[in-house]
Amino acid sequence: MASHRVPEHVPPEMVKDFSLFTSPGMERTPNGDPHAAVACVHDGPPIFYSPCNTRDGRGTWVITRAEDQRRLLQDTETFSSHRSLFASALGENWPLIPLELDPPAHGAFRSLLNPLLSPKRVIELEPAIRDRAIALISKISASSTSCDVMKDFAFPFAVSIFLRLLGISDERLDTFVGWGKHLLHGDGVKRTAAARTILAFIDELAATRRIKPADDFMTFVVQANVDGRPLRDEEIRGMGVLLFVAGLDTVATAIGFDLAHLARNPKEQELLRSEPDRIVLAAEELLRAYSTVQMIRVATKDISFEGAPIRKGDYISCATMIANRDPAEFERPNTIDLARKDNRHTAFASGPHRCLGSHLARREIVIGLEEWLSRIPEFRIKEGTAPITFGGHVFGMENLILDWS
Ligand code: HEM
Repeated sequence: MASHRVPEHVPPEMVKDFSLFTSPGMERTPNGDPHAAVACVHDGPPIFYSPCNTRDGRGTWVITRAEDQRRLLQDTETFSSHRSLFASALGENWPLIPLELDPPAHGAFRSLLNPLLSPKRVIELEPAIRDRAIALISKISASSTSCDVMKDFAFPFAVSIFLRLLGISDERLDTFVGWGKHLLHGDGVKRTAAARTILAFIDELAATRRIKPADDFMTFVVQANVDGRPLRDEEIRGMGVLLFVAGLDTVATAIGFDLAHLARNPKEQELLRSEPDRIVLAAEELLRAYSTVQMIRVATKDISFEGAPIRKGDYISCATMIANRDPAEFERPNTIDLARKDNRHTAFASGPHRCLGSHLARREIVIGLEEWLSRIPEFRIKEGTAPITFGGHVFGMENLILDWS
């Protein structure tokens, strides 16, 4: 539980007062820029110890260089991904699948799921994604010259696509957004309650699909075999819950940060509007500059990494928002250059757990930006309002009121 005590094996000179949860700029901040706030770590060593760097106040080692993060994420024997991120909120210990399985077990499940979110599958989904974007934006533009992008576009857009994958109708969209917010950003009590609700929902959906199959993710999972046997209930839960958590707010948040950037940079906004072919490349730069996910690994043995005495059981943070602003990896990392070439960012991670939904996420972001820019004239942040940003395991934006009157 919450203890900011530095373990005895950590040399005091390796401790740094930095946290993705509590450092300046990481709390809920009007007009905040949590991505700029991480830049300070690049003035320091390649690894340091942060005494309070998880939601429940645990300390982690922090890897600051992109190259070291890549090396560490490949070494799954030494740095395990099993940390019961979700189950721990219930006092339980089962893995999200495939995220919290290490190779070789990881491979069997990953191969099973790959076709469901492959580039080919995403091409098939594209017309539905575009229709959804157009419907939401047309409704906004027909009724107003201002809206809260997060509430009126980014969340309903991303969540409805992912509900479609799971095989759930849009009617309960608001309920799902609420569960996700409590789970990812709520306090302990709300988090546990949301975890229980989501679990009960996934169990019920799996039971329904066993009796009444449909053309959706849950039906696929309850009918699937791995290593020649059907999936166990716990494995079905692990997959259903992961898809729920992974797809719920990552895409919406990316769209929010992207439109906030364009609202503050009218020339870039106009360039992308008049030359939409630039959007694919621009979206990659925005993914780099506004990366949102912190990955955590657990040491399986004592090891020295870049001079740090890591002990078995220690947590290690590989934050994409840190790697993607590393000056050793990117020229002028804090300049957002929408035409940046050779952009080897790791917003979707690297190594075996590289994001399974990255093809879908990329298409959603690009289509969302294309349709927004072609339907909404020059927009800015509405006077007298301020987007509220926050740090944490997944960086986020609470509101974004745009105005084009
Ligand atoms: C902009 C949007 C997204 C970002 C930035 C993102 C980022 C990431 C990152 C950094 C990881 C690695 C986590 C770790 O190793 O600890 C990951 C894994 C994963 N993501 Fe995403 N993600 C996004 C959207 C999605 C979507 C839309 C889906 C599904 C529909 C998805 C499904 C997954 C799954 C299943 C994994 C686990 C893969 C494995 O363990 O093999 N993600 N994502």
